[in-house]
Amino acid sequence: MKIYLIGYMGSGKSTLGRALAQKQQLRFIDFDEYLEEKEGQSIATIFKEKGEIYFRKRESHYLDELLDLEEEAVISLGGGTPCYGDAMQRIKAAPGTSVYINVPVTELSSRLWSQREHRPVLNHQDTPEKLEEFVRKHLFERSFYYNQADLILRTQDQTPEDSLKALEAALF
Ligand SMILES: Nc1ncnc2c1ncn2[C@@H]1O[C@H](COP(=O)(O)OP(=O)(O)OP(=O)(O)O)[C@@H](O)[C@H]1O
Ligand SMILES: O=C(O)C1=C[C@@H](O)[C@@H](O)[C@H](O)C1
Ligand SMILES: [Mg+2]
Repeated sequence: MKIYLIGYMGSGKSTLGRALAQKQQLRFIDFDEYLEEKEGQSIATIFKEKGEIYFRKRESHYLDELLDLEEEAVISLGGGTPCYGDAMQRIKAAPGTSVYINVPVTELSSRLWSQREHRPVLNHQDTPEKLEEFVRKHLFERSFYYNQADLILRTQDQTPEDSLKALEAALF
């Protein structure tokens, strides 16, 4: 089985993907780590030195590599991976199940405020209010892609353990 987790930054793709893979004894691939390893640079440095367009091109290339992988795996994609070009169509056409981790804007924003330094898309938002406004608009634009996932997991005020149980119940 191949499982793709998609969703906004901070929605828990990496946290839940790692836990799901461990529990199901599947290989875990974190897309952002995969890309950083292949490029030999952190995403923050790539954004700074080569720019977002370069990053999006490489992101599209590595998405194809992972879609072609024949092994069973849990793959946590990057927050923007399904939202550029025809990426979401390619994800849907490939074998496997995609799951959108849907988290309310207020919860995403409060999680992301403390972690914004590591996320180049967000680090210009210098107050919690500006960050929340940015996330609200950005998520609205991206929802069109995220909502095309095979499954949608709505999580609110849950511990990662509760969300993992709900994810397993949705999948199996
Ligand atoms: N129910 C929950 N499910 C998942 N994560 C949760 C939950 N509640 C709180 N968290 C916290 O929210 C954060 C989610 O961050 P994580 O890095 O997993 O998100 P991500 O979707 O991989 O983001 P990015 O796209 O930036 O890589 C973690 O710090 C995690 O501990
Ligand atoms: O939402 C986004 O556009 C991003 C999310 C992260 O997972 C990284 O892939 C990168 O920081 C861009
Ligand atoms: Mg992640």
